[in-house]
Amino acid sequence: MNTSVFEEVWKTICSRIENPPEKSYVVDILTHRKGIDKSLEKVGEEATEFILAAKNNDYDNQVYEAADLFFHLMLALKAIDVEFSDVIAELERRHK
Ligand SMILES: N=c1c2ncn([C@@H]3O[C@H](COP(=O)(O)OP(=O)(O)OP(=O)(O)O)[C@@H](O)[C@H]3O)c2ncn1[C@@H]1O[C@H](COP(=O)(O)O)[C@@H](O)[C@H]1O
Repeated sequence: MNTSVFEEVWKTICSRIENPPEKSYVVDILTHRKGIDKSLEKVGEEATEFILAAKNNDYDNQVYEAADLFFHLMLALKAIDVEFSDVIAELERRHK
């Protein structure tokens, strides 16, 4: 698997949970009182924002909302204990 910004972000997400700093968005979402529902809620919100951006003619906003959606999906994977590398492996398997 190639090193990518996705892997770097995943490593940061894992490290925030292992060594929580005082202020961290990742920790706020993944230790929320709502439990995994908080990260799932965020995926729903960000997916909606991406869809709205897709329907509007603002390329920069479409890029921004797509990045938000990818990131929050990664948080949700962490919340449900799915390894990011397994998702990459599945994409690689399909790509052959
Ligand atoms: N990629 C992100 C990232 N994207 C968004 N956010 C946070 O998510 C929140 C909402 O993001 P938005 O930009 O969507 O903010 P918004 O415009 O108010 O919200 P929307 O209306 O667009 O949903 C903000 O508090 C952002 O700081 C992120 N917070 C962290 N990361 C990554 O996670 C790493 C660890 O972050 P910390 O845990 O905060 O140290 C960082 O180094 C980044 O790589």
